[in-house]
Amino acid sequence: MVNFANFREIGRKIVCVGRNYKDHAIELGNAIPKKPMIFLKATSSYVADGKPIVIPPGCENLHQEVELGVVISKEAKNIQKDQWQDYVAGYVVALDMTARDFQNEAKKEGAPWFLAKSFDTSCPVSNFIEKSAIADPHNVELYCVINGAEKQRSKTDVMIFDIPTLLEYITKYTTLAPGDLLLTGTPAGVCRVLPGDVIEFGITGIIKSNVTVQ
Ligand SMILES: CC(=O)CC(=O)C(=O)O
Ligand SMILES: [Mg+2]
Repeated sequence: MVNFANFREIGRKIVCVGRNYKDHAIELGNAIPKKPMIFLKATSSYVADGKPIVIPPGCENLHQEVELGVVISKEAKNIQKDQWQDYVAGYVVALDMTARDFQNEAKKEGAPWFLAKSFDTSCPVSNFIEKSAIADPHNVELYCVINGAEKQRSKTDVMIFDIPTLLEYITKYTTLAPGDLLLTGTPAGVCRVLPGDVIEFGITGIIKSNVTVQ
């Protein structure tokens, strides 16, 4: 019996979706995607419990991105949309920490986003949320508050690509494994974080978590 509360130790990859909220694509001047835009974070990005986010060397514009995460329950390849629920063990709320200056430089050069997205501590996550605690993951509210000031708040019903569509698309190309995490993209309100900031992130009425920036 797999204990999914330990998904960080079990999973092999963190698959992320970019530009999945129209308002966020617009705030960064990006086109609205016609198909899911996928990238990877290494599992070494997870922040250990009680530890801070460490700004990567040379980064001068680190952003937070609050996102709904889906923890995968079993090996998943070529999932059909109507079977998606069978592959969900539960959920988390996460921060897809992004070195925006590194990302902008990479975009200009047509280079990979790896260092912008996958530096150590770039993925703080909440505790595991049992699947039964979220009746419909497309009908929850994500939020992020920094030093008491609200920065992000959005319902997940405005995601461009819903979870069944994402799982069908991703598993055409790559096999997901138990404990893998799918991050479903961020809504508008990303901003620069600084040393000493306290970031609270959560799903209204379901879970909250916090992390500091060192
Ligand atoms: C522009 C981005 O960093 C894409 C991303 O991660 C997102 O959530 O959107
Ligand atoms: Mg993101």
